[in-house]
Amino acid sequence: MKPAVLEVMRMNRVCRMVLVTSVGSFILVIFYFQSMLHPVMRRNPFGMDICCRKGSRSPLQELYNPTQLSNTAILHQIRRDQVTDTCRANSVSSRKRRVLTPNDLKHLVVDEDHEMIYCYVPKVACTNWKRVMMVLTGRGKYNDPMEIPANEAHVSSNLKTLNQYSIPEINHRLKNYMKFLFVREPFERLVSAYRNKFTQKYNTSFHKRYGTKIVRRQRKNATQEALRKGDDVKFEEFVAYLIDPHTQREEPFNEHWQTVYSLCHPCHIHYDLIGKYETLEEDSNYVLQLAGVGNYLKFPTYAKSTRTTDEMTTEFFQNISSLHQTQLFHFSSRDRITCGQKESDFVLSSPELVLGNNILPLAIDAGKYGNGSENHML
Ligand SMILES: Nc1ncnc2c1ncn2[C@@H]1O[C@H](COP(=O)(O)OS(=O)(=O)O)[C@@H](OP(=O)(O)O)[C@H]1O
Repeated sequence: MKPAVLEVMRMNRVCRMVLVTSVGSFILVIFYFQSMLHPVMRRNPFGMDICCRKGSRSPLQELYNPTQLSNTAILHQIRRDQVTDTCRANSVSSRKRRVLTPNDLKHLVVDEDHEMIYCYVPKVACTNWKRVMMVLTGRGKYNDPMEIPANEAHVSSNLKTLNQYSIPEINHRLKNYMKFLFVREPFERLVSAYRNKFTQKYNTSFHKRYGTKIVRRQRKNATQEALRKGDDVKFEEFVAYLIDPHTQREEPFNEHWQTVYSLCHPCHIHYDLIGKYETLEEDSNYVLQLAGVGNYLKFPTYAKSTRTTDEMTTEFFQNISSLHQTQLFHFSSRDRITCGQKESDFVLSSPELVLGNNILPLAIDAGKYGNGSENHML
C-alpha cells in the first residue's frame, strides 16, 4: 500500500477513536448529572424510593386508621390519652394560659417528605434520631444513619426545624403531620447528662461553661484549679445547681438538662406518638413503619454496656439528701406527664405531682404571635 493511503487510514482510526471517546465521555457526563438529580434511584440499595411517599397513606392515617388494629396502636392510644388527661386536669386548675411562639419550636425537626415532626430531647438517643431524620430528609444523600458522624447530626443547618416556617405553614404542619417525641425517666436522664458532660475529660466546653459556675456556687473552699477548670463537678453539686432558684433566673437551662416539658411543650402540642427510652428501638421502628420506610430503614442498635441504667441511677441518688431529691422531683415533675408519671423508687417521700401553671392544651395560636417574646393569654 502506498504511504499516502496508510496515512489516511491511520488518520481515520485516530478520528474514530477521538469520536468514540468523546461520545463515551458525553454519555458519562449525562449519567453523572442524571444521578445528581435522582440520587435516591442511584444510591438506595433497596431500589425503593425512600424519598417521598406521594400518593400513599400518610403516617397520621397509618397511626389513626391502621389497616390492621394492633396492640402497638392501642398502647400508643393509651399513652396519648394519659398525657391528654393529665394536661387537661391541670389546665382546669390553672388560670394562666400560655401561647407558643416560634421560639418554642426550635426542637421540632420537620420531615416534609414523610409528613412527620420529631421533637428532639437530648439524652434520649437524639443523636441517633437526628441521623435517621437526615436519612429521611436527605433525598438519597445518606442510606445508613451510622454513616453520619455524631457531630454532623448536631449541625443545626442539616435539619429543618418548625420555627423556620411562616405561621400558616407551622399551623398546617402541626395539624397534618405526625408529631412524635421520645422520653426517658427524668432522674435517669439527668444522670446520663451528668455522666456525659461532667465526667468525660473531653467535654471541656461544658466544664468551662457550666462546671466552673457550679463549683463556684456550690463548693465551699474550692481550690483555684477547680474554679478554673470546672472539670470535677460532683453529682451532688450538679443537683444543687439544678434546684437552686438562681440558676434559671440567670439563664435558661442547657438543653441536656432542660425538661422535656420546656423543650417540646407536650401540653400545648398534641403529640401523636410518645416513644419511651425503655422501648426505644421498638418504638422507633414503629415510627419508621408508619412512615412507610420500615422495611429498609431501621433505628440504629446500640449495645453499649456503659449505658445509664435504673440501678446506676439509684446509686447516684444514694448520696443525695431526701430534701434535694424532693426538690428535684418537683423540678422534673412536669416531665412525668409524658413518662406515664412513673415515680422513682429512690424518692423517699413521694411528693404530690406538681404541675405548673401556663398550660394550654392547644397547638399554636397563630393570631397570638407578637415579636417573638413569650405571650400569655388570660
Ligand atoms: N439504640 C439505642 N438504644 C439504647 N440507648 C441508646 C441508643 N442510642 C443511643 N442511646 C443512648 O442515648 C443516650 C445519648 O443520647 P443523645 O444522643 O440524645 O445524647 S446527646 O444529647 O447527644 O448528648 C446515651 O445514654 P447513656 O449511655 O445512658 O448516657 C446512649 O447510650
